[in-house]
Formats: sequence, C-alpha cells, structure tokens
Amino acid sequence: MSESTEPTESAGSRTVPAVKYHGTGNDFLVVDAADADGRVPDRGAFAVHHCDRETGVEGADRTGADGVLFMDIDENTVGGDGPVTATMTLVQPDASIAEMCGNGARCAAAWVRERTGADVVDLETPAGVRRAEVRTGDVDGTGGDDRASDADEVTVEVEMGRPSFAPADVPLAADRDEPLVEEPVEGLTVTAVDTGVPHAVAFVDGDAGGVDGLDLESVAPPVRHADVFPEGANVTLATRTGEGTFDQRTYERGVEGETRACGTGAVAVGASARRLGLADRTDLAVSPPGGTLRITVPEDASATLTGPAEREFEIDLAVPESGTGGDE
Ligand SMILES: N[C@H](CCC[C@H](N)C(=O)O)C(=O)O
Repeated sequence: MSESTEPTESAGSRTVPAVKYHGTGNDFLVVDAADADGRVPDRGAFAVHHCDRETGVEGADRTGADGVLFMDIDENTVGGDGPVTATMTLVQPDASIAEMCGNGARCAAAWVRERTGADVVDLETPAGVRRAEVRTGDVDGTGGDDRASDADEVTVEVEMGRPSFAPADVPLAADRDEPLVEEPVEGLTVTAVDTGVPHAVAFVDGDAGGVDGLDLESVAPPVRHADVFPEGANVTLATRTGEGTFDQRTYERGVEGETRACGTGAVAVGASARRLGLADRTDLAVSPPGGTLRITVPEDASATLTGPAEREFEIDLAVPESGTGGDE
C-alpha cells in the first residue's frame, strides 16, 4: 500500500528467484512464497508481466509461461516421516487465480521434493488437498529404470479428487438442476464436468479430422464465456483413438488460449468418456499436443493423473512496480 505514496524503486530493481518447470509442455514459474512475501506486492501483475508469450520470461525454447505457482511450504511438516504439506496458488497469465491445475500440481510437487527431499507432498489448493507422489527412474510408469540418468525429469502421480457433473459443482447457471451432458452450447456438443476447475468437453469424430479438425481458437471462446458457465469454463476437445486412448486439446480460461497440455482437462476427458460410454476401462491414456498423460477414473474413488515434470532453469525475475501490466 505504502508503495504508491513513496518514491518507488524502478521496475526490475528488485528480483525474486524462480524455477521454471513444465509438465508435458504446460509450463510454470515456481516461486517460493517466503521469497515473494513482502517483495511481490501484486502477484497478478507479476504473473501478467512474466507469463506474456512475447515479452515474458526468456530462458528456454519458449518465451513466457502458462502461470506462476506460488508455493508456501509448511515447515512443520518438513523432515518428518509423513508427507510435506505445501499451499499451491496458481496465478494465471491474466492475473486470475485457478482453483486447481493438474500439470501445475506435478511441477509443484517436483519443486517441493527438490527443496525438502519429500517424495509425498500434500498440496493445499482452493479445490482441496491433492496428494502427489514423486517417482524417479521410471518415468513412463511401466517399470524399469528408463530415465534414472535424467535428474531433471521425474514422474508425478496426483490424486485429482472425484470428478463431478453436478450443476452446483461445475458450476452451471443457477437455473440448471440437471447435469449438462452432450448438449449443444455455442456450436459444440459439450459435457460439463468439474475436475477441480470447470471443463466443457466436446468429443470430435476421428473421421471429422479429430481434435485438429476444428479451429480451437475460434470455436472455444463462445463456449468458454457461455451464460451456462457463470464462472467460465476451460474448453476441451477429445477424440477416441482406440480402446482407452484419446487425443486432447484444451483452450484454457485464464490463459485465454490453447495450452500444450492440461491435466484437469485430461481427467475431464476420462470422466466424460466413461459417462458417455466411450471407454470400457478406467485407466486411460490421454494425449494433448505436449505428450501423453496416464489417468485413472474409478467409479467411486479419486481420479489420478500421472505424467512427467521437467525442471527447465532457474532465474531471478524482476518485480514489476505494483499495477504494471495488471488490472489493479
Ligand atoms: N493447466 C491446468 C488447468 C488450469 C485451469 C485454469 N486454466 C482455469 O480453470 O482457470 C491443468 O493442467 O489442469
């Protein structure tokens, strides 16, 4: 608050350390809340500034990021036998806060493991506590020690909670009492499901060109903003490619564009496929453009998401002056 009335330091004169990670191409800057507290007065402006795909953080093959994960480790849980607990807050490129992020959770857990040595991490998110288990040496989950030499890549399995089609959970507009299942919404036939965040899932026939048969950047925005979704929705296209396998593309709320992968979206594809009778099994492989995610969607238990988390680089990021580039 006092920042605005006192002579401020120019943008960039203060920095905060960050580590860049990605999970199947969904990429995040991870910042320790202990470093950010007091130094990053406006987390939204910080995310807007550094996530920009043209002018944001540089250092790997892509400029910018899909969000900033602010991580607050509960020091009382470090060093014991049990899981380490950490609060995960995802601030998106438009400064909004997402309740949950599956690929972000994998990156967050890998970061916590790097800091504390813990293989099991309880991530506290606005959507609830999500347990994540970090594995090394068996990246594809098939057994063996296939990537043990690659210290920067781990496999993380995240408990994703139980997907819900209930109108109040998605949420759907207040006047809806029934789940939205295979209904036309703004040009797509969608099924709405909450996997920590709302997804509108539309299955596209393989003969119609599959997920690449539609121009996502033009078909998704009207659905993302449809009145039936009072808090908006992520828009996910899916195509069944075989028994238990699907292609996926997601247009994300908060990013306001397509991402290379979306973990809550992959679980949404699985849950919707089960509901629509498109999958006989509960363990599925869902492939967004950035790779393949293993998911399970059991009838009466938490869904799981398994995939890689890869550490890209460390960087000191300038703290923009409060308000720079943000709404506030
Ligand atoms: N990429 C994330 C989802 C972020 C959700 C966010 N875009 C929203 O609902 O506002 C994932 O891997 O699950």
